[in-house]
Amino acid sequence: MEAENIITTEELTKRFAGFTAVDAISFNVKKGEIFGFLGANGAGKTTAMRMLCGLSKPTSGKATIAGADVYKQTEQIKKSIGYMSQKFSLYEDLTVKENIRFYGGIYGKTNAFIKEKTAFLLHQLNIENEADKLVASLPLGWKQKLAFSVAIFHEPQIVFLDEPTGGVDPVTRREFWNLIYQASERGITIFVTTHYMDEAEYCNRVSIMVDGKIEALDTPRGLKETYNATTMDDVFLQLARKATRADV
Ligand SMILES: Nc1ncnc2c1ncn2[C@@H]1O[C@H](COP(=O)(O)OP(=O)(O)OP(=O)(O)O)[C@@H](O)[C@H]1O
Repeated sequence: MEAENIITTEELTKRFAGFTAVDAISFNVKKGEIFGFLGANGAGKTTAMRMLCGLSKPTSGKATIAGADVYKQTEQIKKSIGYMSQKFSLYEDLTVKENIRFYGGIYGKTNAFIKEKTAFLLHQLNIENEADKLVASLPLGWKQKLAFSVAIFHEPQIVFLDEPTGGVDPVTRREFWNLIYQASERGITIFVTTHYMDEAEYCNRVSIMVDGKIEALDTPRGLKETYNATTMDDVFLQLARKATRADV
């Protein structure tokens, strides 16, 4: 049996003062998928993702998450999703433990749940010794892993990650992806934007946006076959070259 769709979009569009940032995109993401959302700078990824999270209202079109309308059933949506933005939302002047507790509180979790989950997280991230340190003092890679962990603290059905691994070395990025796989194995659907093509290879399916439209969507292997390419880098370059707008 084919997995059910956890995200559906129909002609989802966002215009800013006459400029169409996201242009009638229609696609589905299956439950449990690791879905890569690629595109050159300015292609419209963040704008599309913000609409999917309910943070930005579309000009037209429709999106559902786990069957709920993103703009009409907002309470249900909040419980179903986690979000980690590029400028992730940890509080630098709070400790690691305080940050975890804060996010647990936002999602209305009980003290017992927060306590147990905090211990699990600190152990999983191997930062037990840093629990009482200010987040500001942590290396970027650790902050990213912590931000991801708090984004899925409430065990959402889906987590949106906007360039979660920017600016860190390949080993740290690989460690981050291990966390992604662990979350995916627990049944959390992953929706991730990245500029790193090795990360695109780790995804089950990848879409590539060009000038606000979804130009291609398939498995990494399928994309390489279609574009007669040996690497995702090559696929990406072939498509990104078509772009007429650039935001660099
Ligand atoms: N609030 C806004 N007002 C006007 N234009 C905007 C706004 N937000 C985004 N844009 C424009 O919409 C286009 C798409 O931007 P978006 O940030 O979604 O791209 P992106 O694919 O996420 O790029 P990047 O990889 O650089 O993050 C860009 O040209 C951007 O300048």
